[in-house]
Amino acid sequence: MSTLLTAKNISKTFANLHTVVKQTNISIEKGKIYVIEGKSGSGKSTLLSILGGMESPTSGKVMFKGRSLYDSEEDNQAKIRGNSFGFVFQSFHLIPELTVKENIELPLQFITDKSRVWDVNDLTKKLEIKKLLHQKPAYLSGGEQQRVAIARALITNPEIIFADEPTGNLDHKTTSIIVDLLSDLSKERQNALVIVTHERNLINVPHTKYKMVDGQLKVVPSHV
Ligand SMILES: Nc1ncnc2c1ncn2[C@@H]1O[C@H](COP(=O)(O)OP(=O)(O)OP(=O)(O)O)[C@@H](O)[C@H]1O
Repeated sequence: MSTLLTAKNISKTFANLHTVVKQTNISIEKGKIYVIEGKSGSGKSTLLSILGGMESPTSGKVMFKGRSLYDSEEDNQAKIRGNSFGFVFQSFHLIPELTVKENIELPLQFITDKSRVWDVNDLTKKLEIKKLLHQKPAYLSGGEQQRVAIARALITNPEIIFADEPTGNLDHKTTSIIVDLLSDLSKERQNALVIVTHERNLINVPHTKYKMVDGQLKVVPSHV
């Protein structure tokens, strides 16, 4: 067992004094899958942003491989994000002016260790989007755009992939294809995967399940 990231007693209170994440603890282990379910507004995205180095907590600590994520220089934080984290969002966040290949390869400019990266041809073959490499995102279906976003998140072979409602804009069938691809590919490279979703029973492979209830994270016993 190898712990990558630990959050200890993290809370987040916004300027309007609304406490959205309350005294939360979670550990992310190499190669494991975590699903955080919860109603809209329960604080899931805020928690994911804190774990992913994008939003500092009001109190508590986030440690990545023994180093504090938020006490380090902004530069180091960006380096950790670029080298070790990958992100998938509900609305894909692809750049319309760039081709599929250029979108996928964007994160490569932010990494210092290029020895671990996926080969773009190999990765896009696995995701069945290789024939789309020279297209612009606007010509792709929602499911295809999300495969491109997954390729962009995986290309650096990050140690942790954070996915915020990755299937929120997709139909039921496409959702299960996308979730299977995400979990199969992370398993292949032993990446940890943290998925936030409002959908119940999103995933059929072994995982640790949490439920976010009004800013508090509760473990849900899972038999999958
Ligand atoms: N920057 C901010 N300033 C003030 N309040 C915020 C800010 N960001 C989020 N919130 C509030 O925090 C609460 C939790 O938001 P969050 O997006 O984390 O929930 P969520 O569970 O991910 O919801 P959804 O599933 O709808 O995305 C909401 O009430 C939201 O309005």
